Amino acid sequence: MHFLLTEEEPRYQHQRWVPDIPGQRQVHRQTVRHGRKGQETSLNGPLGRTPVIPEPGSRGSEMVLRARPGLVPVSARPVRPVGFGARPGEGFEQQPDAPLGSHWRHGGVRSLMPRTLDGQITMEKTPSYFVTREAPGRIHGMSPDTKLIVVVRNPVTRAISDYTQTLSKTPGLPSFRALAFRHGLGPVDTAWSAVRIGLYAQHLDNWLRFFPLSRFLFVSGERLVSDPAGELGRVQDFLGLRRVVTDKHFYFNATKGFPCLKKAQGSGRPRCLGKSKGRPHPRVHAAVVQRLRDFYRPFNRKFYQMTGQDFGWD
Ligand SMILES: Nc1ncnc2c1ncn2[C@@H]1O[C@H](COP(=O)(O)OS(=O)(=O)O)[C@@H](OP(=O)(O)O)[C@H]1O
Repeated sequence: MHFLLTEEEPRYQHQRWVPDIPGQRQVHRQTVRHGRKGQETSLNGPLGRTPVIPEPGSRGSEMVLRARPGLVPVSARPVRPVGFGARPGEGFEQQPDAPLGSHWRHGGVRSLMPRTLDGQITMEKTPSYFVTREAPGRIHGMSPDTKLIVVVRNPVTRAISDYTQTLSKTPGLPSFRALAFRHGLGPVDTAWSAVRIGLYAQHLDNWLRFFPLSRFLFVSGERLVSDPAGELGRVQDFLGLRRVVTDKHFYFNATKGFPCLKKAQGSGRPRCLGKSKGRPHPRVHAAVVQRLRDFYRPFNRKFYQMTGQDFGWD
């Protein structure tokens, strides 16, 4: 699942910009939509609109968004804005009283956003925001106009994907089954983050205390793979962008088993996500999968009701 946050009319003051990368400015000029062509925002001037993505499962959407001119991923910067989701604990999820949290007290997180031209969109995606209790209030405090994009996939597949990622970094990790259940095949262990993150309805509840549903777009992680152009069409509409990215931009890479970009923005070369994205999952016993499916069903249904979308996981 991913999460993307967009600011429509930022009212930033006292900006502290990060430097441009060579060649970036030309890209910027091509991508200005609303502002005067080539006009750069001044220190106290308006900023481009700013989206952020939190999620569990975000690279897929990031790649797709990279195809779209006018979106400036924060990670494209040579200096990642410290404190804006650069590393766990540095963004909206950080405790205000933590040593690195001083930017919250001084209203500095907004000053850490990258330099953007008038009318441009800067995106930020940090998986943990969606599941962090404090994040909605803080993001709302920064800008109540923020647009939020959440990419969700079947929580069972998501949990196995999460486990696969941890396993790749932690040899000797206990089995998926041992982590997902207490006492053998006892109750599902909701304290395990791979399980807890998939309780989308609960996390969304927390966000709806601060943002109305109309500020959200929910993207299906499954359709992002089966029909990337279709899902990205919805994203472009949601952001008020002309539909520039279409199915002409993608091809299905049979070796990878996933869609890839025919031409990545900036390089003009085909681009797939890295090796760690879309890699095989370890085999998980069918009974374990079924137990988890049963566990998530009521939460999924609640999520479908809350969002008005049936993601077809059950
Ligand atoms: N086009 C394309 N190519 C490759 N992978 C794709 C694509 N679209 C979506 N996905 C799915 O994205 C999953 C990886 O996302 P992550 O959440 O792990 O990314 S992130 O590290 O949090 O940014 C990754 O999960 P795994 O299959 O478990 O690796 C993919 O299923």
